[in-house]
Amino acid sequence: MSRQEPVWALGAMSGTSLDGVDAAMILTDGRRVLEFGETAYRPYSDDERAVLRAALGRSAGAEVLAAAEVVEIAHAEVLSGIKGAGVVGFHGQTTDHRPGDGVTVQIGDGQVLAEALERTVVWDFRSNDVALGGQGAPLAPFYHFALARWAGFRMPVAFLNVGGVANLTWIDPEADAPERPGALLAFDTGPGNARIDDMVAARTGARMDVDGALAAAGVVDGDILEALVSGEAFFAKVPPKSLDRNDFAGWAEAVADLTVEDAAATLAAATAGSIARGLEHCPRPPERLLVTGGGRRNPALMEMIAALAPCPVVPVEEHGFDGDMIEAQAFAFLAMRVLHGLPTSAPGTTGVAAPVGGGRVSRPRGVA
Ligand SMILES: Nc1ncnc2c1ncn2[C@@H]1O[C@H](COP(=O)(O)OP(=O)(O)OP(=O)(O)O)[C@@H](O)[C@H]1O
Ligand SMILES: CC(=O)N[C@H]1[C@@H]2OC[C@@H](O2)[C@@H](O)[C@@H]1O[C@H](C)C(=O)O
Repeated sequence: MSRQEPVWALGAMSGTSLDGVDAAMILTDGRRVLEFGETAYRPYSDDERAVLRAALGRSAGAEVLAAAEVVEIAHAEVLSGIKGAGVVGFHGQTTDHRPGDGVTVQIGDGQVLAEALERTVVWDFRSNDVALGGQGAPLAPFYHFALARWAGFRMPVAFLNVGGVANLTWIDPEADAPERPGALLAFDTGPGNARIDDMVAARTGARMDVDGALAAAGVVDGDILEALVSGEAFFAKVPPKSLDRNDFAGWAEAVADLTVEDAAATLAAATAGSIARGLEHCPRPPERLLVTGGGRRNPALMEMIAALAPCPVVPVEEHGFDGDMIEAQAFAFLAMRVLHGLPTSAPGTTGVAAPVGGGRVSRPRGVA
C-alpha cells in the first residue's frame, strides 16, 4: 500500500447506547474521504445487551470477559458480510472511561477479530491518548474535519453527535489539517439519549422514547431543568472534557416524581440545555449545526436544540451524510491514519499536549 493511495477501509462502532454494531466502508487515504460504501447493522439481542450492561463500569473480571466475547462474535458476524476491505477499524465497546484516573477500556480483542476475519484490524484507539494525559475522547472529530472538507464548507460548522452521550465538534474548514491549532474544538457536551433511554426503560420497559412521543406529550418542569443544567460544574468547564455513559445517572432521581411524559420532556430539555451550554464554548458560533446519531430521530429533542442554537440545526443527511454511520466510518478513517502514522487526536480534541496517534495493529497469523 503506497502512502497516498486511497483504499476501502471498514469501520465498526458499538456505541454507548448498547443498541448494536454499526459497520461502514469508506474509500480513504486517511486524509480525505473519497467515497462512501456499504453499511451494515447488527443489533444486540436482549440477552446480549444484558451481558454488556453487566460489564459497564468495570475494566476486568468475569463480566468483562463475557461481554468481550459478545462484542467479538457480533463484530465477526457483521463484518464478515462486507467484502473488499483493506483494513478494519474496530472501536469495541467502552465499559469504563475515567481518563482522569488514566483509565479507558474498550472491550473486544482486535487479534481475535483479525483471526476471525483474516484481515488486518486496527483497535484500542483511545489508550495512548489517555496515557499521554488526554481525554481519549472524542475521536470522531478528525473525521468530521474530513467530512466538512468533503461537503465544501468554507465557514465554521459544527457536528453534534447525539448518541448515548452527546459530543460536539467545531470546525474551521479553512485550516489545512485537523491537527493544526485552531482547526478543531471538540468535547462531550453531556448526556445524549442515555438518561432518557434509562428512565423510559425503567418505567415502561421500552428501550427509548420512540420518535420523542413521550417528550412531545409532556411538559418541561422549569425548576428541575434549571437545577439540572445550571447545577452541574461539568457544563461550565472549559473543554477538553469527556464523559462515561453513566455519568449524570442522578438525573433519574431528579425527575422521579414527574409523570413519564413530563420526565421525558424535562430530560430532553436538559440534554438540549447542556448542548446549548456546550455551544457557548465554541471559538465563534458555528454557522450550521449538523446533527448525527440516534437523537436526530427524536423531533421533540431536535426542536429543543434548534430553539437554543445560534444557527440552523439540520440532520447530517441534508449534506449527504448517513447519520447512523458516521461513527463507524470514523473508525475506518482513523484506522487508515494509524497505518499511515498520522495523528488521531490533538490538543483541541482531547486536550492531549500535542497531536498524537495511537491504536494497535493486529494481523492474522501467517500474514506479514
Ligand atoms: N426513532 C427514535 N426516536 C427516538 N430516539 C431514537 C430513535 N432512534 C434512535 N433513538 C435514540 O438514539 C439512540 C441510539 O443512538 P446512537 O446509535 O447514535 O448511539 P450510540 O452510537 O450507541 O452512542 P454514542 O454515540 O454515545 O456511542 C437510542 O438509544 C435512542 O435513544
Ligand atoms: C469513551 C467513549 O467511548 N466515548 C464515546 C461516547 O459516545 C459519544 C461520546 O461518548 C464520544 O466521546 C465517544 O464516541 C465517539 C465515537 C468519539 O470518540 O468521537
